[in-house]
Amino acid sequence: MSNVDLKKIEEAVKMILEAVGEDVNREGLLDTPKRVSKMYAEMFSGLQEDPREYFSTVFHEDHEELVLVKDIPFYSMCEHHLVPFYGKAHIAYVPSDGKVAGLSKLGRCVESVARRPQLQERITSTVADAIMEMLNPKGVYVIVEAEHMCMTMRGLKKPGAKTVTSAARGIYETDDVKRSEIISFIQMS
Ligand SMILES: Nc1nc2c(ncn2[C@@H]2O[C@H](COP(=O)(O)OP(=O)(O)OP(=O)(O)O)[C@@H](O)[C@H]2O)c(=O)[nH]1
Ligand SMILES: [Zn+2]
Repeated sequence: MSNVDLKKIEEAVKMILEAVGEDVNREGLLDTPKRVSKMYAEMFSGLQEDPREYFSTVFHEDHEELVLVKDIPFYSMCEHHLVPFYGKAHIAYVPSDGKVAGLSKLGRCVESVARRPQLQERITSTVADAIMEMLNPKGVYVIVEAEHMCMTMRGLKKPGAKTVTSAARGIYETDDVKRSEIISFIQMS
């Protein structure tokens, strides 16, 4: 959090409240700028991290077949409107050279990428590329499904609309059957 200027966020929040016509001195709002600055520091904490770092420790296991961690919940902030979008990420990869990641690291990578001003497409491809670069697997397939508050509570106002994005690398780029296999595993309860 070292690079986050909490005071600057506080001032900015106060200015926004003033600009929309609020009384920033009324009791309920007195601590709001401080609370929001702490919240933003948390929600954008991924900016202080490199998502690849979670794969710097690997285990050596002779398993060169599918690993799928599905239904990883995440919350992010749309970079156009600074309102949340949230949903689930599913990450599949096929290790090579016996390099497997700790399972929790897949979720940590998603969290680190999500906690910044983002686009859903960029979350999807950044996670896939981090795994490719650090584990050098035979392939990676990342699927993200999310609901965007900027399409729900404002603008288009279409609650329930879901956006699905995917990023396929290595063997998953060309193998339709392998991609379908992942999709059927994701649909299994
Ligand atoms: N590709 C992509 N677009 C996104 C994402 N999150 C929000 N958006 C879109 O970003 C676009 C910004 O469009 P603009 O026309 O610049 O902004 P706007 O006038 O507020 O757009 P509306 O939402 O249509 O009212 C909108 O179409 C949003 O739906 C995302 O993760 N990926
Ligand atoms: Zn948006």
